[in-house]
Amino acid sequence: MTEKIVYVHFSYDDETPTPVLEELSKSRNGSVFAGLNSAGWPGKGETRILWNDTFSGEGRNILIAGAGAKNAKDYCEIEMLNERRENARVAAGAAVNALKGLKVDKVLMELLPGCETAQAEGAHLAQWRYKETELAKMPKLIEPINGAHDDWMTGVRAAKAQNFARYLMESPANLMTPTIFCEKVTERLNPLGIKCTTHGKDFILSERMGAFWSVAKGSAEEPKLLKLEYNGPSNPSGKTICLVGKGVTFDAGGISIKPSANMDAMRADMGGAAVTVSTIYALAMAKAPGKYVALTPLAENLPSGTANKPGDVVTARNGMTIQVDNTDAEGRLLLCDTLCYACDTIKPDVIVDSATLTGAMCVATGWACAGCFTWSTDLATKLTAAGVETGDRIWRMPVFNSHKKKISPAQLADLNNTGPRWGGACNAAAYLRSFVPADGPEYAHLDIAGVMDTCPGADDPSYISKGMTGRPTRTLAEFCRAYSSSS
Ligand SMILES: N[C@@H](CS)C(=O)NCC(=O)O
Ligand SMILES: [Mg+2]
Ligand SMILES: [Zn+2]
Ligand SMILES: [Zn+2]
Repeated sequence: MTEKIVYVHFSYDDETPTPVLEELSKSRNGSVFAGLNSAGWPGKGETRILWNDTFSGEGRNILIAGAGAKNAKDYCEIEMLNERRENARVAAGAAVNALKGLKVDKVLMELLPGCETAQAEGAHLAQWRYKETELAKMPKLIEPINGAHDDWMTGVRAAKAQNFARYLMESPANLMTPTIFCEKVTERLNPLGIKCTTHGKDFILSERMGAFWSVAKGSAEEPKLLKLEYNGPSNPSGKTICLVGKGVTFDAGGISIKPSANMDAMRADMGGAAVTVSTIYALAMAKAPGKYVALTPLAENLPSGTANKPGDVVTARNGMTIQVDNTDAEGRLLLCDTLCYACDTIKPDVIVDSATLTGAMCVATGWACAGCFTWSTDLATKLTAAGVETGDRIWRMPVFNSHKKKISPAQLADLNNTGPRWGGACNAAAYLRSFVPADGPEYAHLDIAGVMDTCPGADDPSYISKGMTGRPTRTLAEFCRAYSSSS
């Protein structure tokens, strides 16, 4: 059985070919353009396939994907991203998706100069599917048309890391419990030399993580605290970066139970943990510089006889008391203890947490970007810049003292775990900020609730198929790489 190969090339909105496509068509007596002219040249993200384009007997399957404007910018001010590279992700992803179900063994893709990494990301993010039966319908292999390319492999690794996060998030909560999460992550990361340590209930209690435990005790599933340590081959910055990720493997809301509609999506309420471990995975695969510690508190948030009750008061590791008025604001209870633990025991220079924290963040920016809450303009600038590069954007949000006042002091305790609906994401960020000393590490909180899953009925972005996204893994990895590379 001969291998079914498809050659992927690109054209632009002005119906002009890339130089490689131009050469190809000339070498085939113009047959390609003849095909395109009759089919119509593809717009951005569209594709045209010329099956068995025959010339001098040698039939070739040729797919042409639209790469948007030929003069796309390296920085589009409106979209706040590298448009040329994002167009390349979209076009490469569209080419792969167009071949679903066509039993293609190999895709050989023309590389667009300066966009090789982006093309590999778009193609391999588009290729991934959670279900084996769906994955089997996708092209088996996607490679550069002229052989190996370093920047292409950079994109392949980045997509592989994000796809691992997608796998962790998409998995049903009964098959991705705190225990299983630790097992799967250790199995995948340990072979890369990443030190993986799993702590259980006894550790959580002995470390006085009373807020974390107050959530976890409502479930029969044992909570875990997973710690990852990765040291790159060098560390020009001399800094230690600690990444923290919210790992609620199922969030039913607890006694303050969520509405039943779409509650299944809360299997991905460990998206912060997934993105965090996948960022370490990406850095290790790339042998990136830097010194990193990652911490992911993992638990289920369920209603039960042992669950938090609205109004309960719990004590965090640093002695602060918290009135749990809303048991569905549980992520901040896991995170506050973990932030204290990081500051006390790791003493990092920088902490970045990722959490599917609030519905208010989803309302604020939708699926477009993650929200960054920080007092450090330098961190905000670097995180935003990373999003411009990867196309998975981050937008700075306010976390002012006025937000802190909305949740502190509480009637019965130092802090309330919830405040008014208005500014909910900012109030949550102000809560977390209270657990990182002002003179301590530079700290940024990323609320990724809005980018946890794909937008129903839309392809935004088009190279990620319906389901959990693993966003913003590539951005967090790019931030870490850039931060640690500069002295
Ligand atoms: N799991 C998060 C995002 S859905 C959550 O339950 N947040 C509580 C809230 O009030 O937004
Ligand atoms: Mg899960
Ligand atoms: Zn919740
Ligand atoms: Zn939650």
